[in-house]
Amino acid sequence: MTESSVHPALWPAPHASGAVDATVVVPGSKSVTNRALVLAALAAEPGWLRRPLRSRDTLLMAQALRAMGVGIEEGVGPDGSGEAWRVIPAGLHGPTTVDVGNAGTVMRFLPPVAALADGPIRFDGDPRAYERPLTGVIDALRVLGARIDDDGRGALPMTVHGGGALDGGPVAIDASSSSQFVSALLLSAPRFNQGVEVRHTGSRLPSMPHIRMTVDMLRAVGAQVDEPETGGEPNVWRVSPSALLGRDLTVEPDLSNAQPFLAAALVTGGRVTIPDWPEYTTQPGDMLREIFTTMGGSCELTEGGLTFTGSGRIHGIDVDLGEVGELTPGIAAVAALADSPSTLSGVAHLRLHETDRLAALTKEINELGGNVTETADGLHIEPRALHGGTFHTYDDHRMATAGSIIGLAVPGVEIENVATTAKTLPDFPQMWTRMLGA
Ligand SMILES: O=C(O)C1=C[C@@H](OP(=O)(O)O)[C@@H](O)[C@H](O)C1
Ligand SMILES: C=C(OP(=O)(O)O)C(=O)O
Repeated sequence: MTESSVHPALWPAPHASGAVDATVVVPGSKSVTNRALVLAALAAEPGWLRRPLRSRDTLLMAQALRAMGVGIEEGVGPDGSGEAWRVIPAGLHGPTTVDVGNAGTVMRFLPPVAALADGPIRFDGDPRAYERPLTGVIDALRVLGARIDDDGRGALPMTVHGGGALDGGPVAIDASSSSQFVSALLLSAPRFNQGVEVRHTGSRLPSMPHIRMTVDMLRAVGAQVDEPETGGEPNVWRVSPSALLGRDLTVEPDLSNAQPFLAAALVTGGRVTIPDWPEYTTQPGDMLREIFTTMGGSCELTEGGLTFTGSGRIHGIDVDLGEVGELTPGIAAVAALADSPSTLSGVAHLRLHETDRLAALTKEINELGGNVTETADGLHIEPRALHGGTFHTYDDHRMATAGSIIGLAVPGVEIENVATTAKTLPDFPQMWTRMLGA
């Protein structure tokens, strides 16, 4: 969690003068957009992606696929409504370089795609991307027939020497540090000569809803997937080789990006509606309905969306967040304002996310007067009266939104580098201010 040597501007996090009452339209899901781009690029025919998220992570994904030869054009969607990308698959070519930024989805989902390309694809990214785990993907691809040059650490930077095709077949990986290893291998597998059989051998597997999302989206484009949750062997996923369909997909709102706005209702005892909240979804953010209700609110899902209403009280929570790790910073922020202690567990792997999120949350909340302690796999939070100060974000979008949640209740909180929210929600500061002025 290195602090940036330059200190980008401090953003005074708005303090809420009363209960918020707002409707907030949240842009598309990062996880859905980046999976849909990969699947559309590997399809046998063009497809449409409506209401895609346009943020650093998804624009990097689109740019990388374009660099390998895929057509991604701006359009208005087949029925004339809404912004859309038309994705036109093509032969995948190197040589080229992929900038992954600090996007887990780009650094993990694209090496298997690059193995199918014809020519070398170099992968590079932000300094933090060099530290994030990638061995599960690199080692697996080598077993499946790919040639990869890295510096021996099993991390970025590296070059995948695409041979135009990949054998595929059975492979064992330890995905306890990231579910994205499993998703990465499954997403490209229909295009491997023998498909794939991925066997997870580690003790824990985080973020299962994101693996479910991968499986659902593969099936939606015609892939055949056997997996543990529909009667398959535990910890084993099989994808058969097949052509993929080009589809017309509308991307759901990003429910993890809805989190700070729902938290605002909880923290201020107000009410926030998120339109287009899906009735069924694999997004982990859907768990917020339960988690934030336990912490003191109530919610109603109607045709108009999800309305979350705070009760004016915030309660602590004891919860395993292993399935929904990316919600941890926002939950920790709310927990720091609660009327009782919280224990958040099951998230040791967050130490290897955009920053070491457990260390960063502990340090930043404590510097505002809080009492957070790191445990082996999470955080213990004893609420204290907090005071203003600088909230450092360590180039982590979810640190910036977590600090903003605290700022609603604590005057004088300043967020360092709020622009880091551009990773998944470039418009965050404006949306936040609008919500408070509504
Ligand atoms: O596949 C995905 O889209 C994601 C999976 C999760 O990664 P980890 O399993 O590495 O936590 C999640 O935290 C990340 O924000 C998005
Ligand atoms: C962990 C996250 O992102 P990434 O896709 O880079 O892993 C996140 O968005 O919280």
